[in-house]
Amino acid sequence: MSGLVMPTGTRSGAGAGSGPDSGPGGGDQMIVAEGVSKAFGSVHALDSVSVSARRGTVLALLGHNGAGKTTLVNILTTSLPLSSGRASVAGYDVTREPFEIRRRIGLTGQFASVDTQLSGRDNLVLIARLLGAGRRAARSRADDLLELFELTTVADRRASGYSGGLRRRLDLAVSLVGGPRVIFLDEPTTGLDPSSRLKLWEIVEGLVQQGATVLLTTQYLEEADRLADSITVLSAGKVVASGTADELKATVGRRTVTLTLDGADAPARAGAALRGAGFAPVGGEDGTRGLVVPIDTTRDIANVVRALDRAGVEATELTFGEPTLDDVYLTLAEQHARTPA
Ligand SMILES: Nc1ncnc2c1ncn2[C@@H]1O[C@H](COP(=O)(O)OP(=O)(O)OP(=O)(O)O)[C@@H](O)[C@H]1O
Repeated sequence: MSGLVMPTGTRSGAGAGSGPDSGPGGGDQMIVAEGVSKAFGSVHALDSVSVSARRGTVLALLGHNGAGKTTLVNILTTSLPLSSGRASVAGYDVTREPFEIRRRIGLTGQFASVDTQLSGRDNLVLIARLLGAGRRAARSRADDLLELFELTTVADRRASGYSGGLRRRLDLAVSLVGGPRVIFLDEPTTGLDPSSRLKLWEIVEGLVQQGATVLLTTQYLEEADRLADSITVLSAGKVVASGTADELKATVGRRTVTLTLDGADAPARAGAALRGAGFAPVGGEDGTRGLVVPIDTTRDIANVVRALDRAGVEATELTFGEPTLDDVYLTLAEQHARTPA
């Protein structure tokens, strides 16, 4: 969605426009958690978790069910007290200044918060009125958001008749009525079809271009890869990795060259030649004609080709593969499962 414009606050002195937007000494950090722990009885939902996000960036929290993502979102959005550690949003402390935070954030949870008995338009007008906008200003705000989220054609239909994708869009629009600078999206695209997911990603990208800071929780690696400036991987309440998508891939995943070979004895000859050149090719057993060669740098591609050439083996196909976040995730999950608590 191009040309997406961040709505401004509905109340004078409230919403995104006022306040420090970053804490004393907080610089550009809009979201900070330092050593945050949360226990529910004997369940340690979060164990000394630290994350941060600068203004105008997207931080993705990645993790399986039960990893602690929603708990951290609930603490940062002040609906749940932390057990220990400290956290701030837009420069305000979650424990001491929850009301300042609530005026400055938007939250879209896993369960849509729209009133399905009302139309999309009436949902938006209602929230704007609750935030203090006059009747005309509320209608105008609703119109703007309906247009921005491409909901105009369904605006006067009851939300109960909306598809999942439309409802998520309305939910996000509702959370933006007050013009928040920090937006929390808890698994925003879970259960959506690919085109609805893409549409939502475009909306988020538009918001960030306008200066919003977004914390996104997701189980989809592709989503984190596409949207996030930095990614924190949570597993069983602990941070198991953090960095940019590229950094995470470089830490864990390996690049590969995949070869399809011509001739019955080619895999064995190629395998021997590659091992002689210091590589550790995988495959080629049981008569299969494909070999996967892990490599470290793109320069190694030439070394693989030279080794094949020396062995007189021809590859009918050669493809280069970068590690994906899936590789990272699987490796981390494996490592974590092996590490005793
Ligand atoms: N109110 C609660 N009472 C007791 N245990 C809870 C409560 N809320 C969360 N938990 C537990 O804390 C852990 C983390 O849950 P959380 O919902 O934060 O995970 P999540 O990563 O968001 O998972 P999901 O993707 O399923 O929402 C889980 O073991 C969960 O059962």
